[in-house]
Amino acid sequence: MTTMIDISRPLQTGVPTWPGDTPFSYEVSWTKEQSGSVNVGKLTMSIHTGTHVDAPFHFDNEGRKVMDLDMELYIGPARVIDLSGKSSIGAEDLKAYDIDGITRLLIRTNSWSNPQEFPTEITYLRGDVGPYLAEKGIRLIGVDVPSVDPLDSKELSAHHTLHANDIHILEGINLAHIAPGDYELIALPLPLVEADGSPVRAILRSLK
Ligand SMILES: Nc1ccccc1C(=O)C[C@H](N)C(=O)O
Ligand SMILES: [Zn+2]
Ligand SMILES: [Zn+2]
Repeated sequence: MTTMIDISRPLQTGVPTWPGDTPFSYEVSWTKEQSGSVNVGKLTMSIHTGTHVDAPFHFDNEGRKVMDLDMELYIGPARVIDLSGKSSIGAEDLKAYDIDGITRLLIRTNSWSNPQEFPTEITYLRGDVGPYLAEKGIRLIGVDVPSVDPLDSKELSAHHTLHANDIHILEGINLAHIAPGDYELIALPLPLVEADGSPVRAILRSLK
């Protein structure tokens, strides 16, 4: 039997959001009493809240929208590696890990220590990761922080180098309870035709 492990961050009132961005809100906008039959919910949120994927349109006006992304990359074998305790991660840091023959790589940085608050500093990826990961055949990268770049970055070098190397970005996964190793990842974006990204329900399944 395969075990399913949730690596999504719960979406609820007060969930940390990017400073200045739209706060998360869920409300029943039409109650069962009002409609006579059902409770109907209304959701307001920034797409970059909790566990989500970025579409290239997020940082490139000409980039693809979420509907145009390669859906098969969000389902399949993935390797979790632990790189806790680093302020940033570049090709040099990744050389210590066996990531050959892997399409999906999830990096545990453990640098978002209080999930109740938006972090002030995170482990970020350096600009040389794009070509290095592409050379290894990686097509999707997942991180346990709100961004692959430093929080105050305007150039977004990691986003751009990943995109330039055709590597899809999954952000804000929760890997605190995950042991490094191989799993099956499922983290499907919603079919949002115009969007710059999408929240996802991300899970890992053990391969045994
Ligand atoms: N929501 C924001 C508001 C302002 C400035 C950046 C963001 C981001 O979301 C950037 C981050 N790299 C992200 O993809 O989640
Ligand atoms: Zn994002
Ligand atoms: Zn991002």
